[in-house]
Formats: sequence, structure tokens, C-alpha cells
Amino acid sequence: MAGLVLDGVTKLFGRTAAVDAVDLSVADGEFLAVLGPSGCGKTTLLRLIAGFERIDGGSISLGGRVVSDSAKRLHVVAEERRVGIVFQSYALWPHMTVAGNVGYPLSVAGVKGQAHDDRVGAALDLVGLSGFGTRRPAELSGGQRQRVALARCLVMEPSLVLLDEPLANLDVHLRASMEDEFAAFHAKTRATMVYITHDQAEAMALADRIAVMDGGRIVQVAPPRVLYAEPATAMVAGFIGKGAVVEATVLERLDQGRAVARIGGVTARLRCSATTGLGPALACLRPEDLTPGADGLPTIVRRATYKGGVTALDLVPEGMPGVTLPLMVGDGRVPEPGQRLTLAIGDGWIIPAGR
Ligand SMILES: Nc1ncnc2c1ncn2[C@@H]1O[C@H](COP(=O)(O)OP(=O)(O)OP(=O)(O)O)[C@@H](O)[C@H]1O
Repeated sequence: MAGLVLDGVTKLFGRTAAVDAVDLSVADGEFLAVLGPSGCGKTTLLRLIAGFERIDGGSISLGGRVVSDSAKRLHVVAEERRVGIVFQSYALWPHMTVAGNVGYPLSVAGVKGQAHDDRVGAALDLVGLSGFGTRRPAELSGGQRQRVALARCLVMEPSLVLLDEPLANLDVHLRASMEDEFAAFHAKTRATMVYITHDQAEAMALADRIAVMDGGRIVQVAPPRVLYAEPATAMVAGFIGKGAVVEATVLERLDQGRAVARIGGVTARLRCSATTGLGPALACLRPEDLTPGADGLPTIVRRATYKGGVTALDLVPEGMPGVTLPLMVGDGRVPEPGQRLTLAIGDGWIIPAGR
């Protein structure tokens, strides 16, 4: 069953569409990340789903129930959508205990006595904070505060959990351990989750599928591996993982999703979509597609950055202005900046909407 369905959802601010005809379907129990650069419309999309903003076009349904429909002027208010939200700023009450914070929405909803305490206990248990009920937020770490915010959202048993950059305020180490916790938590509850982030590593680590947004539109929705291997646009290719987008000319279509293309004077066999035709295109080259060799693209090493066990090289290919190719090399003979290196192109992807 679809947990969340967006059909042609549009939101205008003046004449600009912050969210532009978005179609999206999130399955019951799925963990979907919405990823995109600053200003692409992620937060607006989340506010529309939550019911904080009215839509100007399209419709939204939650668990089979229409909650926004612009044609029918239907708008179910936020409190009646059974949507839980976790913000990056935690928004905990500092004067209340942890149990008080978690139980607050229950009290507002009129749940009292044993039922109230049982549900608070279960929510704290779920986020690994049983025994912390009497503490105040100031006596907790950043990660623990975020878990209280998660418990407060779950105590209402929402049909959908929206997370708005929940780890943005945490340091790098804590982010990594909270990523693990979110993943474990999702596996345990199977709650439908929509996770907003501009951090592609976070989205890749957590999500079943990632929706990439650009300029108010969703440009691709796919599992992390597909986004990485088969980006639909040059923007997705540049945003997900390390890689380069280069000009190519498709010379011949082969069987099994392959094509022969020419890149900077070198002929290579690349992967392509069913719609790829002959002629000018853009190709995405990842570090693992390239190998130093005797034949191939002549390049010059611009930068070598040691990454612990491997060195990341930035290579500038001759006659391809503005292009930097990434390459990872193991310890041993690491090329120096300024050194020449010839690169064989063993694989790559012709971007379908490339030109
Ligand atoms: N209340 C508003 N009034 C006018 N314009 C707005 C309003 N809220 C957002 N916008 C505009 O809509 C666009 C999308 O904004 P939004 O906050 O959804 O982006 P975002 O992807 O969440 O960005 P960030 O990652 O920086 O939070 C931006 O151009 C923004 O300036």
C-alpha cells in the first residue's frame, strides 16, 4: 500500500514555483530521502506534506486518505494528519523533563494516567533512552536530545514520520552513530519515513530510495546504487558520489545497454539507457571507471590528497577545459602534482538527458 502519494503537487511563492508539479509515491514502511542543494524546495515539500502550507496545484494522500486537493480546495489541518516531524533544532522544552517532553503531545491529546505513562515508557524504550525520563534536556548529549525528539514524535504513533535534516547540528562522529541508530530504528518500527537532507552520504547510508530535487522538481527517484551508476541528469551525476561529467559523442549502439563513444579523442565502451541515440551526449565517469595505463586520455595531476590507505587524485585531461577527473590510487608509487598520467576509460555512463 502507498503510505504517501503526491500527484502534481505545486507550491508558488509569488510567481516562483518552490515546488513544481511533483509526483512521488512512498510505499508503506519505506525510508525515502529527499536530497538536493540549498533552495531546491525540500523544506517546502515537507511543509506541504505536514499540512503547514496549502498547495496551489495537485493533491496529497496519506495512507489512502486525501489530505490536500487544490481542485477541491481540500486541506486537512496539520494536527489531523497523523504526521510526526523531527527538526534539526530538536525544539525540546528546557524546563520539562525528558518524560515530560515526550509525553507533552499525549497530554495535549487528552491521554492521561497509566496509558500516558506506558506510551511514554515504550517510546523512550524504542529510542534506547529508558531510565533517562527524569533528566532535563540540558543534561543530555546532542544525539540523546535528538532521540528524545524522535520519541516525542513516535509517541503519537504517526502514520508517517518526516525528518528535516535531523543530524545537521551534530558533529561528524555523532552523525555517523546516529545514522546507524536511525537505520536500526527504521528496521525495528517499519514506520514510513521521509528524510530531508542536502548530505548525499547521509541519504545513501540510510534510504531505500532517494528522490533528488533540483529547482522545485524531482529529477530522479531511485535506490542509491542506481542513482550512482545511472544518473538521469548531469546534475544528479555531479551531486551523487564523486565523478566527472564530460562531453562525449556516441558512435554506435551495442547490445545489452552499451554504446561506443568518443571522449577527448579516446574511444570507449560505456553503459547507456535504452533511449540513447547517436551523436553528442554527456557522460559520467567515476573513479573506478578509470585506470592508469599506456593508452588513453593524457592528463596532468593537479592535486593529490591522502585519504588514509588511498590517495585521491584530481586529474586535468588535455584539451578538455573545465573538466577534472577523479582517481583513487593505493599506497605505493603515488603520482605527484604536475606529473603526467594516461588514463584508460574502462566504463562509464551516458547520461540520458545529457544535452
Ligand atoms: N515563505 C516563503 N516566501 C517566499 N519564498 C519562499 C518561502 N519559503 C521558501 N521560499 C523560496 O522557495 C524556494 C525553496 O525553499 P526551501 O526552503 O523549500 O528550500 P530547501 O531546499 O529546503 O533549502 P535549504 O536546504 O537551504 O533549507 C527558495 O527559493 C526559497 O527562497
